[in-house]
Amino acid sequence: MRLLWDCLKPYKLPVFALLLFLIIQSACEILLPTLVADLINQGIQKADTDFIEKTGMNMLLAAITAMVCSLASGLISARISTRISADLRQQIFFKVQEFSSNEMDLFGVSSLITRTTNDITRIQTFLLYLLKMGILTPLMMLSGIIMAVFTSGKLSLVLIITLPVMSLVIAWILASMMGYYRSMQAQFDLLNLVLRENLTGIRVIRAFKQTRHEMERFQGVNGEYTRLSIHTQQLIGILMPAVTILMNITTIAVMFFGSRLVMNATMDVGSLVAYVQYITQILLSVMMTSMLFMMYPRLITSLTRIITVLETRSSIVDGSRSEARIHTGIVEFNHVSFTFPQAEEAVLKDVSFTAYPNQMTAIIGSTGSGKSTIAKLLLRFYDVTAGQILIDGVDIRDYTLHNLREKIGYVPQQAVLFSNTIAGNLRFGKKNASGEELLKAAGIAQATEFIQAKEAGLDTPIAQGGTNVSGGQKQRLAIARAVIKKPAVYLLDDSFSALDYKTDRAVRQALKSETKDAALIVIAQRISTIIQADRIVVLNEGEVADAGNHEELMERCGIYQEIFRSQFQQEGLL
Ligand SMILES: Nc1ncnc2c1ncn2[C@@H]1O[C@H](COP(=O)(O)OP(=O)(O)OP(=O)(O)O)[C@@H](O)[C@H]1O
Repeated sequence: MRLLWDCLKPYKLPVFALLLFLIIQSACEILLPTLVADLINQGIQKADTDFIEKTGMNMLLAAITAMVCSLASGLISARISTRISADLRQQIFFKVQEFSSNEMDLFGVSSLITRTTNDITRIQTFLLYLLKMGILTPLMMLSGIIMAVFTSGKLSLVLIITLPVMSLVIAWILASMMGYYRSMQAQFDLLNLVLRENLTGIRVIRAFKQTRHEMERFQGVNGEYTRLSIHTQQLIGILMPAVTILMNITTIAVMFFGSRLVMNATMDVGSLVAYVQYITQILLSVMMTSMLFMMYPRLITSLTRIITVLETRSSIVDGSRSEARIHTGIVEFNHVSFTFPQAEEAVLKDVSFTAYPNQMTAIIGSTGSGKSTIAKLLLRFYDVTAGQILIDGVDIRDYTLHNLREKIGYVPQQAVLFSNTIAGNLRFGKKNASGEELLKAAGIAQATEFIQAKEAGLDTPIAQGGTNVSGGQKQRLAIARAVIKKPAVYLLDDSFSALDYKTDRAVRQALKSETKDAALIVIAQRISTIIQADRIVVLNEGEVADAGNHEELMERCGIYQEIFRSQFQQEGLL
């Protein structure tokens, strides 16, 4: 609840105005039964038409004032709750930007999406209700009790029995709902995950004829979510009739005892009518408050999920060093070991190598040997478990993350493009790059031809997920995006895999002349891609098996020879 309180702090003035409107509204509404009593006792029973007219006008005035205040408070509460939910969405979004891959793995993309959308909407709905009913109903209840006791102390004894019984029933039902809500939210994450996987992987699912299996998987998750929802709905279903029955019993009891008091002439008819209205207001307030409590368990679940994200600190601590000048880009892995947070075994063990500027350093190894992990560590998506990585002799943990990543031109294993134009995607590398710079970078990545073949050229839109360009085109655009940065270190993670051999060679040659002042680190599966590298680091099960140029490795490294032979025999290359 502290989070909500903190969120409300910037809205002190609107909250104050809201409070004022609600106080006036509740005062007007509580005034109405008193006016009704006067109308009956002094107007109708004494046949005083002047009094009836005057009181009628007062009642109309009170009703209109209450309505205006209700409208104003509704407007203010809607604005505050909407703004707060936008603030929270922004906080979560900004927080996630700070997360390392470790925290991303921990929460999962689906859960982060649900938290930013579903959970925040739930908080918004609660706030909307809280700001209006949460303030109004206690005011109505309190003033109703005061007026009821003031009108008839004896009749109010009925409330001493009814109110605690009602509170107990509500508390019991809400306590039972809490557990269900928690499970429902976790199940909703799962539902989101299955849906996401299905929508993004629909082609693979169809190609492998797994549609039926996926349908069954979805039905399973959806069924469990439905089961939990039905349970909570059943509890909600019990709550309302229970409260209504208690309300009706109370009204009957008041009428029963009240009519006796009227018959004994210890109470007048007008007061009894007013009393019934007070009781109705009190019990309605209890019911409204119970609605608030009904939303409370879900709110707590959602708030906890939001707070967990906001309070999670990134395991990557930002450094303080920021170097403005272009660096030489000497990259040194110094006895680096790394174990993924949830894993038991180290993925990299005592890895040491140096990549120099104006040289191509290649990393090769079988699948799963830890090649991409080297890239992730250099970019500080994760931090090393032991040893250190240096750029220009400085531990990368000492640089600010911004400065470190600015130095590196990264081309990921799976090229990711954004829904923007080709130019917009390339400018991810350099915000204010000119058209000429874009075309030059595209030229190095051998992307000019296909860009120019498009009618809109650089302004061609890229669809969501880059679905309107081929795998090879995507890779070339990703390379151009890195080239345009003119980084001190080029880091290409299996970035030629979708290119044909001719394009692969042309990109490598163009890159060689472009990367004169920079270190070029190429992670590859194909020997043909890295055969001309100045230094090839051979990884085997997370360890450096050997390092040297192609000829040296062919002479002395069994693993390299094995890779060479397998590719040569299979593909008839080289
Ligand atoms: N987030 C993660 N959590 C736990 N283990 C992981 C994670 N990511 C990768 N691994 C494991 O780390 C090992 C090395 O993975 P890495 O991606 O570096 O291999 P790779 O050599 O690049 O493989 P490939 O050539 O197939 O891309 C693998 O065994 C993989 O299962």
